[in-house]
Amino acid sequence: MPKPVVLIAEELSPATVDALGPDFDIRNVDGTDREALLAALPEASAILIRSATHLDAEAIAAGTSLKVIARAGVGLDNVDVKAATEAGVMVVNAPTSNVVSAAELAIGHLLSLARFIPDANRSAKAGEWKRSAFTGTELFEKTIGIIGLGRIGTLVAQRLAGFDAAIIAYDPYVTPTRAQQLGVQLASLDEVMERSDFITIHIPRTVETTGMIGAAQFAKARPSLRIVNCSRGGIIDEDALVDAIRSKRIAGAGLDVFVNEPPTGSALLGLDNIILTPHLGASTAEAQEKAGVAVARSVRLALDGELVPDAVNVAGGVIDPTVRPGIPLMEKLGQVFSGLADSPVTSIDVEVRGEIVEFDVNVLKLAALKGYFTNIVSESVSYVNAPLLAEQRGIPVRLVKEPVSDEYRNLLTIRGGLADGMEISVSGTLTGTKQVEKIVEINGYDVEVPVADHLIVMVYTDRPGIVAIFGSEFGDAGINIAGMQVSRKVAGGQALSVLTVDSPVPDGLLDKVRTAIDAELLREIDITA
Ligand SMILES: NC(=O)c1ccc[n+]([C@@H]2O[C@H](COP(=O)([O-])OP(=O)(O)OC[C@H]3O[C@@H](n4cnc5c(N)ncnc54)[C@H](O)[C@@H]3O)[C@@H](O)[C@H]2O)c1
Ligand SMILES: O=C(O)CC[C@@H](O)C(=O)O
Repeated sequence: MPKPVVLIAEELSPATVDALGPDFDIRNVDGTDREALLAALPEASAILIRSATHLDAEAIAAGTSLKVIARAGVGLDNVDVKAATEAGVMVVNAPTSNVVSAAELAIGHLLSLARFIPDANRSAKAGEWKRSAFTGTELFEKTIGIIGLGRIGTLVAQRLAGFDAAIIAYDPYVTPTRAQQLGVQLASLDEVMERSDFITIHIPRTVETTGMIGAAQFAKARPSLRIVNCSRGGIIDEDALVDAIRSKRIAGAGLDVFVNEPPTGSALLGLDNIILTPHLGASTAEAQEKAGVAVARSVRLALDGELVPDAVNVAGGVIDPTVRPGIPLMEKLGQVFSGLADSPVTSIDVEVRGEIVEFDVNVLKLAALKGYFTNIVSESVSYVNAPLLAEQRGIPVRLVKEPVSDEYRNLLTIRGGLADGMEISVSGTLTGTKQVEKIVEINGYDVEVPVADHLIVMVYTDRPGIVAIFGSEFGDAGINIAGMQVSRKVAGGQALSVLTVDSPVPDGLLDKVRTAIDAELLREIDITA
C-alpha cells in the first residue's frame, strides 16, 4: 500500500515532520507557486500551510484525494472553508499555538514606538549619535487601549500590567467582570480612541471590523496616540492612517499586517513615525514548533478518520471529558445498527440520555454516523464526510437529548426506520469505574453484553432446546462462544439471543443455524476498529 501523501506547502518547523512520523510520503511544494501547487494537489491526502498558500475552491477541487487542510497557525483567511466542507475536506488550525508570540510582538511594537528603537538603531549604525532626536515617552501611568480582549488581547493586558499603565479595552463581547479580573476597564470604541496614548488591536477581520479605525476615529484621537495592529490588515483604514500620520493627527503606528501582503507600493512604506514588520506575529521558534506539532497531530487523527479537536468545519470542537468516552462506544453502536438493518435505513435518531446532555454532545451524532457508514461505503468515513454521506442518501438524522435516564446514568441509543416499515434500535452504556462498553438493548429487547469484535444476533420463537441446537452448530464449526444473553418480552413469544464469539463465522454456517432454529432474524456483526 503506498503511503498517503502529505504536502508541506510552506516553511514549517522541523518538529512538524518529526511529529508526522514515518507513515506518510511527505512532499514539499512552494504553495505560492500556483502551477506547482495545483500539480501537486491531486495526489495529496493532506496539505499543511501557513498564511501564504491560497486554498480557494479551485485548489480544493484540484485536491481530489484531499482529506485534510491543516493551517499551522490561527487565521483561515487564505482557505475557502465552505468549499472544503462541501468537498468533505476537514480544515484544522492551531488556534493557540502563536498567541504568546503575537502578544509579545504587539508589546515590542508599543515599546519600539515609544522609544524610536528602529530609527535609533538605524541612525547609530550609520555612525550618528543623535540622542535628543530620539527622546521617547514612558508607558508608565499612560492610558493604553486594547481593542479585542480575546486570547491575545488578554495576554497583552496581563503583560502590560507590569508597566503600571491604565488599561482600558473595547470588546462588546466581554463581560465587565471578566475585564475587571484582568485589571482592565471596559470602554466604548470612541472612549478608547479619545483617552488612549497607545492602542493595540487584537480582533478578527470581519465585515464589522474592516475599516473600523478610519478617519472618524482618528479625528477623536490624542496627538500623542501611537497605534499598533498585529491582528489583521484592513481593520485600520490604511489611507486614513497615512493621512493621520502625515498631518500629525496621531504620533505614530506599528503594523505587522496589511490589506495587501506584502504592501508593495503602499504609501505606508514611505512614512516616518511608522514601524512595519512583515507579518511576524507567529514567527518565533516556539510558535512554529507548537503550530507544526499541533497540526501534524491533527493530520494523523484526520487521516485515521478520528475526531480532531482542532477541526474548524466539524461540529464537536473541544469535547468535554465527560462526553469523550462515549465517542468510541457510539461508533461501535453505529456499526451494530448497520449490521441489524436488513433493508435500507430511511431515518436515524441518535438519542442521548442522562447527565451527559449537560455538555455539547453533537459529536456523538457524528460518531454514530461514522460507525453506521464504516462498513457500508467503500470510501473512508470521517467525522467530516459522515453527515454528507447521510445527506446524499436522503437520510434525515436527528439528535435527541433527554436529561433523564431511568436505568443507566447515561444511555446512548441509535434508532432508525427502515424502508420495509420496520424500526431497529441499539443502545449502549459505559459501566463501572473501568467504563466498560456494554450493549444494553437491541430492537426493544433488554440485554447486557460487553461490546465485542464479533457478535451474532438472533431472533426466533422461544421454545425449549434452541440454545442447545445453535450451541452445537457453532461448536461443530469450531466457533467458540465467549458470552451469551437471551432476552424475551413474554414466555413463548419471540426471543432474542446475542452471542459474542471469538472469531468470524465461516460462510454457510449462519444459513445452517437459521434453518436449524427457524430464525426470524440472524445477523453476524463484525466490529472493525
Ligand atoms: N500577526 C500575527 O501573526 C497574528 C498571530 C496570531 C493571531 N493573529 C490575529 O490576531 C487577532 C486576535 O486573535 P485572538 O486569538 O486573540 O482571537 P480571539 O478570537 O481569541 O479574540 C478576538 C476578540 O475580538 C473580539 N471582537 C470580535 N469582534 C469585535 C468587534 N467588532 N469589536 C471589538 N472586539 C471584537 C472578540 O470578542 C474576542 O474577544 C486575530 O485577527 C488573529 O487572526 C495575528
Ligand atoms: O505566520 C503565519 O503563518 C501567520 C500567523 C498568524 O497571522 C495566524 O493567523 O496564525
